[in-house]
Amino acid sequence: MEYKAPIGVKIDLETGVILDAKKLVRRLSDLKGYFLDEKAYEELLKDDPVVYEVYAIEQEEKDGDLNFATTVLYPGKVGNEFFFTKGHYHSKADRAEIYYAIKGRGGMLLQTPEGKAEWIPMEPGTVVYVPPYWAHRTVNTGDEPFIFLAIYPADAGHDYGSIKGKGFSKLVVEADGDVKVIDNPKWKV
Ligand SMILES: O=P(O)(O)OC[C@H]1O[C@H](O)[C@H](O)[C@@H](O)[C@@H]1O
Ligand SMILES: [Fe+2]
Repeated sequence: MEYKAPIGVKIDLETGVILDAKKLVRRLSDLKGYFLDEKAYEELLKDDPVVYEVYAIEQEEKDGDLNFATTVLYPGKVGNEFFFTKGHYHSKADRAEIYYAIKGRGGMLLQTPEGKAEWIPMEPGTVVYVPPYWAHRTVNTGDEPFIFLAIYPADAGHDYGSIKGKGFSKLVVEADGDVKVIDNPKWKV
């Protein structure tokens, strides 16, 4: 039997950076079609800001193994909609996931394939369990980077397809200085 070597790494709790991790950067231009207000999107695209960065320690896609990643989700809005991650189902849809919030303020939008949505606010210390079959997207509702750790099965995979096309049934927006979760007028099952 060949045993893999254990790993111990440090998360910089101020910046979310994991040294030697695989870094992924998503800019606004990578999120075309994701936000409701297309005019506000085109306007902000002139600067093409970084929306989030992921630092991932990933294994081969094998049953029984685990990946983990930090995400640094920057503050910002497109129109009145807060910056978010793309959101995905797992390719192996029955795979669950755990999130742990480290810094900043935000939350997670979750959704079943039938469009039943849940909003879970997150602040440093909040743990979120993402059950099998639920799509999940994180949202930064604050004014500083929202940083969190996620731990997920190595064979879970990302299924962006249906979220990319249809979005979530709910939007997380700023209204009268508050965070509101409202129906997505473009949503259809
Ligand atoms: O893949 P997205 O929906 O854009 O979310 C960004 C990332 O967030 C977390 O770090 C998850 O653990 C990653 O699996 C995911 O890739
Ligand atoms: Fe996931």
